[in-house]
Amino acid sequence: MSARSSPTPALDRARLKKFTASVKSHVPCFRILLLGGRGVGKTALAVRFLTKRFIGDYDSSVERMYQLSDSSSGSPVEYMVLDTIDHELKSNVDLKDQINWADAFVIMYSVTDERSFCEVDRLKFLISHMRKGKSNERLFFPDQYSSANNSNIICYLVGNKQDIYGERMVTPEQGEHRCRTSGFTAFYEVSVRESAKRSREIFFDLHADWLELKAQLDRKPVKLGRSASTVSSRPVSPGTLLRSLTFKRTSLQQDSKSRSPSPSLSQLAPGQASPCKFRIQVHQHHNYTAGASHGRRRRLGDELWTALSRDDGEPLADLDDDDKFEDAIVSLKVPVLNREC
Ligand SMILES: Nc1nc2c(ncn2[C@@H]2O[C@H](COP(=O)(O)OP(=O)(O)OP(=O)(O)O)[C@@H](O)[C@H]2O)c(=O)[nH]1
Repeated sequence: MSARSSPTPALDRARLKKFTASVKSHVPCFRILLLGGRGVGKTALAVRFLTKRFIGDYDSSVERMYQLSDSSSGSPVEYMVLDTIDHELKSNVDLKDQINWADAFVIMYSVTDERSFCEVDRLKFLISHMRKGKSNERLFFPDQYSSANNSNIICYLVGNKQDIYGERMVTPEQGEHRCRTSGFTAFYEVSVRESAKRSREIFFDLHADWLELKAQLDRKPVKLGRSASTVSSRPVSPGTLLRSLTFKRTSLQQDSKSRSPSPSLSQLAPGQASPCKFRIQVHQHHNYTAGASHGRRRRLGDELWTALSRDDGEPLADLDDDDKFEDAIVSLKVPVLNREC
């Protein structure tokens, strides 16, 4: 892994192009734009990602491009993280160029600063607005990756300063709610000061989400993760995902060696109720789990949970153990009621 950072007073279109051109052409480049109110911890997050360290005091008068070469996911990628200054201090043209430059976005707020939380919606709106239908204005990326709608924008909402207990003004529930209602891709609450791992996970997850989106748009197979094999890149809805899972019928008394052959979901008759427990395994080769971090596996769990709920909201599955999502293989025990589940 190699890292470097370059300060510059204003990263306008020309400078962005120069930076992008400086990356070796054979290394895929992943461009992230960090946005958020003043003092929320943008620089701290970028520095954490780059150096794993938390310094404490950062120069907020310059925009800085952070670059990190990483191969931990199996193939090399050059992360370019643009840490912006307060967007009210710069021209709309510069902001628009930066938004069009980026592949993915992180909008930050501080849980101790309600104003920064209010700012989040405005920034999200700006991104959606400036990217919408403007494919020919993308600076460095082919048109098909332009954002015709929110689902084509990878944008994380990140609440920071979780460690400051006494001064909290925004709850995690408010953050989650904002994530859902404002069309963010994911929500994280972190303390950049306390956890390098959680802070860095944001960037790796962002990249994995970006690869997934790119693969969906390309309709080409994509290789993901250290141990991943080539996977289908078609958009995977929770329902499709569920149907593609391998069901392993397990009796709780049986040990793993004496398990009966795995029936697929389609082998069950419609409406057939089964009192058996089924263990669903989402194998490593599935793009949802390949190299996935805790945050992504949790989201997979949420999606599965939704898919496993009936229309009337009654769950079909009992989540066996929430901690299972820590594992590389996600496991749920499900009583299969019919093939529609
Ligand atoms: N307690 C605590 N302080 C933090 C955390 N992250 C950042 N800070 C502090 O918050 C202050 C602002 O952090 P910066 O990283 O400069 O924030 P910024 O968003 O880049 O600020 P501007 O560039 O001015 O917009 C610094 O004093 C950091 O030490 C955190 O997780 N917990």
